[in-house]
Amino acid sequence: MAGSDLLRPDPATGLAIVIMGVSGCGKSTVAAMLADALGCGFVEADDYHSHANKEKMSRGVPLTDEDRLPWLESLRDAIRERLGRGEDVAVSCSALRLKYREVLRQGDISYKPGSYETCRVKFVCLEASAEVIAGRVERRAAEGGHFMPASLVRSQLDLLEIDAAEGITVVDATVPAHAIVQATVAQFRDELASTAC
Ligand SMILES: Nc1ncnc2c1ncn2[C@@H]1O[C@H](COP(=O)(O)OP(=O)(O)OP(=O)(O)O)[C@@H](O)[C@H]1O
Ligand SMILES: O=C(O)[C@H](O)[C@@H](O)[C@H](O)[C@H](O)CO
Repeated sequence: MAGSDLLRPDPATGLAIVIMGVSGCGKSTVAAMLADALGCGFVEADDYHSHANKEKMSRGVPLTDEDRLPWLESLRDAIRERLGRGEDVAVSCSALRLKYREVLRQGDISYKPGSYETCRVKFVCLEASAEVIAGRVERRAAEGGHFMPASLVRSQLDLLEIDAAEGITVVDATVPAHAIVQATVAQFRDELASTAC
């Protein structure tokens, strides 16, 4: 093996890239485009919520940590399955708190708590002002296309926490989605199993 190859992580092991942030920041839009660009699977966290969780949110009641745990565990398992096959996967999930992300990081069976850099589950956080987010969620709710009411945006913003030690890339959510995808692919290119880009 050439010296430079020794420095590169094994690309055959796959990478999970979780596009995270509050409701309406653009996670689903960006993660779906990222999956397309990489030619890999897409896990949409909203599809993994129980009926009870969705019903609760649609009544304007924020989920509790207890409500979220089984949901996060099912997402962890979905990530684990794909990484276990050596595939990349793009995930759209709010992942607002460090302890939620720690559940998702366990999708990498080798993950040791706190070893963020070597973990095969990476996070990119989309960030925008409360006004931009509220505008997007209101517009979407008015069009009747989504269960998440604008009244829950405040609770989402209040819960969002990132520990600087995690090294999470925070991206301006108001730039065009394709540019966010391009920058994300460039950031993780050396660690991806995908050769599509
Ligand atoms: N980069 C962007 N620039 C402008 N508008 C965007 C961008 N990304 C997404 N949007 C728009 O913002 C709205 C919310 O996007 P999206 O549904 O992807 O967000 P989300 O974070 O997945 O929301 P939720 O978590 O509530 O499902 C949509 O109407 C979408 O078209
Ligand atoms: O943790 C949460 O409160 C939920 O995941 C929400 O963030 C919604 O799922 C999503 O944002 C709406 O689509």
